[in-house]
This record gives sequence, structure tokens and C-alpha cells, in this order.
Amino acid sequence: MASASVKVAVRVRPFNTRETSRGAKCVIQMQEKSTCIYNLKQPKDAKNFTFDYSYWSHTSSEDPSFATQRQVYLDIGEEMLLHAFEGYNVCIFAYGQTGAGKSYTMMGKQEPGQQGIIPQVPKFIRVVKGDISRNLLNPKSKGPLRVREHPIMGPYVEDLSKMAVTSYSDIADLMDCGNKARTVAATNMNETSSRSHAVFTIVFTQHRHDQMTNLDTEKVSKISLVDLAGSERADSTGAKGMRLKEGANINKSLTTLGKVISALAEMQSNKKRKSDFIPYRDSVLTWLLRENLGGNSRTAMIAALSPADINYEETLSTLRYADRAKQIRCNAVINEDPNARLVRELKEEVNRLKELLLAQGLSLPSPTHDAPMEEAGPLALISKEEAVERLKVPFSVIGCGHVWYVNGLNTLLSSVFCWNFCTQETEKIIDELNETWEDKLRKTEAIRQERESLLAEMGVSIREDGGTVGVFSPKKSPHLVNLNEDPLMSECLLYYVKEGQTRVGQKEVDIRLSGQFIKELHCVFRSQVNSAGGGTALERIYVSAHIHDCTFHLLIPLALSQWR
Ligand SMILES: Nc1ncnc2c1ncn2[C@@H]1O[C@H](COP(=O)(O)OP(=O)(O)OP(=O)(O)O)[C@@H](O)[C@H]1O
Repeated sequence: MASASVKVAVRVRPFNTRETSRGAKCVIQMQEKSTCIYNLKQPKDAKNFTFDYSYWSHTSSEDPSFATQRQVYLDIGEEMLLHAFEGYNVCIFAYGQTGAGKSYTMMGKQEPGQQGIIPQVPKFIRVVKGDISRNLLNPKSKGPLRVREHPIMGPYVEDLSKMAVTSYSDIADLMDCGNKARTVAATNMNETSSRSHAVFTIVFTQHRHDQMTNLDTEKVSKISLVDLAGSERADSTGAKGMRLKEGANINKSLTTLGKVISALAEMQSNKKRKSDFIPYRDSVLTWLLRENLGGNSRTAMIAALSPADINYEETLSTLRYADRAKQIRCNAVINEDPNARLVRELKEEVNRLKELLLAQGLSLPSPTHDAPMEEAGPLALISKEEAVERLKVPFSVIGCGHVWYVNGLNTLLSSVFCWNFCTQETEKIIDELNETWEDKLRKTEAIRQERESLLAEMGVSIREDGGTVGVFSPKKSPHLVNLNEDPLMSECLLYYVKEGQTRVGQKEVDIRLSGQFIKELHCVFRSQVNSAGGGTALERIYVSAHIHDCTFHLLIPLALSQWR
């Protein structure tokens, strides 16, 4: 077992155009590992922090102290990758205010030298999954995914597709698809990427044949790459209704993450406190990342910082968050041959459940699919220990996270379905673990074909050379759709254009693709932008089109909802 602290890095980005136009001042200074933040309102108020890495990315590559994407990858991505090779679970997560640079550090851009950690890490990886709440990679999956608790497996995302890949380009395609599907989901719900957490989970399996002993061994490590939602989202956007609810969920998960980090830090300083006090179960995010936060994992956190004085409070709070995270220690173990052990334990559990049923004079009913799921109702997340403990209670039935206490015969009979569901779930997991590599590849290919046709139906077009992907949403905006950034924050957006006419406010903008070369369009409108830096009136849209055959990208600082 290796006990190690969470690696913590902070990174400050350049000013964005909004900050420059408002004459923002830089309040961050960095020297080697230390970061200092100044409060311009109180000149003597400077706060110093020391981290594993303090990345100065505020200037440009001509500056000798400038930290490039490559540098960040080499320090953090490569170290974590090496741990994955050793057989440890690893996790890198980015935290920070909206627009502070989390996605840039984690995903980056496609241009040379601009790729973030996520696309650079998985050169050697075999299995890729989607994001937390929606299965981004499998079009068949409808609605949000459920996080379930299995007494042996712990928390897992039910029905999340696992894709087998044979090369880096397979992985890059899947990630691209995941990101674009995230955009489609965001677009259709009129939300933006910054309102969701994205978790790329890579299950990295290494097989080895030992010549000496003639034994095959396997090491499996889980690599979690997490791009969190903006930290101030819910409280400073003035969101209402559905958005408020989403914001509240995100706020809850980030608040819980903060509480988990604080509790873990406190546990380090006060050895008497036990891990039962850590509120992992208060949010799906922390529940899923439980192992990565103080458990069996080597973990790194990158806190993204805005340099601008107008974001002083948020940036200081991010620095404090990061400072607390330094104190967390994780106890990682090398995961050698975990599949064989899991299959054995799961089989034992199925047999035990079956025997318990038989002991009650009941045989397993024929499989039912929907009823048990509905009966399961909202998930009650319980700990593994708790789940195992409850399994021991006579007449109690566990449906992967939900417990029914059986008091009367009627309840007992209806609960049998749930019981059956649990054994089915377990058997499904066993089947998955026992799948051959060829089975996985076949499944992946079938899902890929379905995904492509569904995405095309949804309005995602993929260029034949596999390059740029365009998105349009027939309902909301027939011709222009934001591809990947937060329209409220960014001044540089990627849009896909479909032939036709689009209205901007009262003005009509003709966008014609048929052989015509559109260089730049200007129009003026007013919109209220509520961002971390406070309300700003945007008055201008810059619409410029770059032409690649028939695929257009426009650069528009405009929220989707303002297009009709
Ligand atoms: N280190 C950097 N160098 C150059 N540009 C950067 C850097 N970090 C961020 N940016 C730019 O700043 C803008 C906001 O960054 P990004 O989208 O990564 O923020 P975010 O924290 O992920 O925001 P959100 O929470 O809204 O998703 C983007 O246009 C991005 O390209």
C-alpha cells in the first residue's frame, strides 16, 4: 500500500477579452511552487500559498516562466499514467470558477500544442466510458444514468457503456464523440458544458505472462479524468426554474466535494476521526469519486485561476480549496488480478441470494425488466459495509443500493422482484467481467454504428476525414448552434452553420453556404450577461466563417437563446 498526498497544482490563465476590455489587473504572482494573491482594495493584503506546482500561463510562450500544455501534461498526466502502469487507480480533477481554464487544461484545443491532459493520457488505454449522468457514447441509452451501489462492487454507473478500443485514434474518436454528444445534450436542454461535470473513466488493463512460473497475471487500474462544472455557477448566475435545479445539483455536488475535502483534511490532522464522518454519500459526484478522494487512488487536483482583480473573491476561494486538498492522503494499492477475485466474490453472492430465496420456499420468478427498476425508486446510496450488513438481515432484500424491509407477505412477494433484479444485476456484471476481448470489440462496433446514425439524426454531422464535427439543433436554432463553450463567458465560440436564414434579435442575418464565401458579418444587439465578473452588456456579435468544404465554424459571442 502506498500512502501519498493528493498532488495539487494551480494554474493561472491569460486575461480574456472581457477582462482586457474592462482594464482588469492581474492579482496573481507565482514563483516556483508558490502563488501569491493580492487584494487591490487592501494593498497590504497578500496571501501566499505553496503547491506541488504553480503554473504561470498568464503570459505567452516567449516568457521563460510560462507553463505550456505540454509542461502540465508532463508533470501531472505522465506521473499519473506511470502510477496507472504500476497498477494504481488514478484520478486527475480540475476545479475552479467558470471560465478559469479547467476545460482548457483538461481537454485543451485541437491546434498543435494546445491539447490538454485528457487527450494526451490515454495512449495505451483499452476501455472508455461516458460521463456521469448521461451515457454519451451509446445512443440507445435514454435519460440519465443511475448510480447504483453494489454490495461488492461499490458505487457504479448502471448501463454505462464500455467501449473496447484498439488504437489511440479509436479513443480520440470516442472522446470527441462524447464531447460532442455532451454539447448536443447541452444544446437540447439549453444548457452549456459548464453546467455539467464530465468524467472520463478509463479502465486500463495490463496482461502479463510470467515465463518463469508460466502464470498469467492481470493489473487493472481505473483512470478518472474529471472536468468539474464551474464552482460559482449556482449562486451567481441568477438562474431560475430548471436551470436553477441543475445549478442547485451542481452546487450541491461541489459543496459536498468541498466538505469531503475539508473532512479528509481534518481527518489527517486529527487521526482519531474516522472515515465514517466523510460525507461521500451526500452527492453522486463524491460518491463516484469516493475512492479517488482519500481511498484507493493516486490523485491530482488542478485548480484553475482567473488572473483578474474582478474575480478576486472566487480565485481566493479556489486557492483555499486547493490548499485544503493538499492535506488529503490516499492509500493506494496495486490492483493485481482484481477481476478474478471479483468474479469469484460475485458468484458467491449470487449463490447466497438464491439459497436465501429457496430457504423462504420461493423460486426465482422469470426475469422482469422494468418493474423492479421502477420499484427501486430514487436511489438510496449506502456504503458497501452497510449493504453487506443489510444483506445479512433476514427477510430484507437489497436491490443494488435500495433496501426493503419485509414485514408482511404482500411486501415479501413484491420484493422478490427486486431480489431477482439484484441477482440479475450481479450476473450481468459477472458476464461483463467474463466477456472476451473479441466480444467487447464486436459490441463496440455495433454501438458505434448506432451512435453515428443517431447523432446524424440529432443534427451532428461528421466530416468524412473524421475531422470537425458540426452540430445543429432543429428546434432551437436551425442554422447556428454553439459547439463547445460557454456562450455567456467566452468571446470566442465555435458554431456549426446549416444552410438557411437565421434571425438575431430583430435583425436578419443571411447565411448561405451554397458556394458563397462569407468572410465576416457584424450585427449589433444588446444582451444581459451574468457572469462571474458581474453583469455586462454585450453589444456586438462578430460572425466570421471559415470554410472547409461545406462545414462552417462561426465565432460568435452570443447565447443560444438569443437566436430565433
Ligand atoms: N492556460 C490558458 N491559455 C490560454 N487560454 C486559456 C487558458 N486557460 C483558459 N483559456 C481560455 O479561457 C477560456 C475559458 O477557459 P475554459 O473554457 O477552459 O474555462 P472553464 O473553467 O472550463 O469554464 P467552465 O466552467 O465554464 O466550463 C477559453 O477560451 C480558453 O481557451
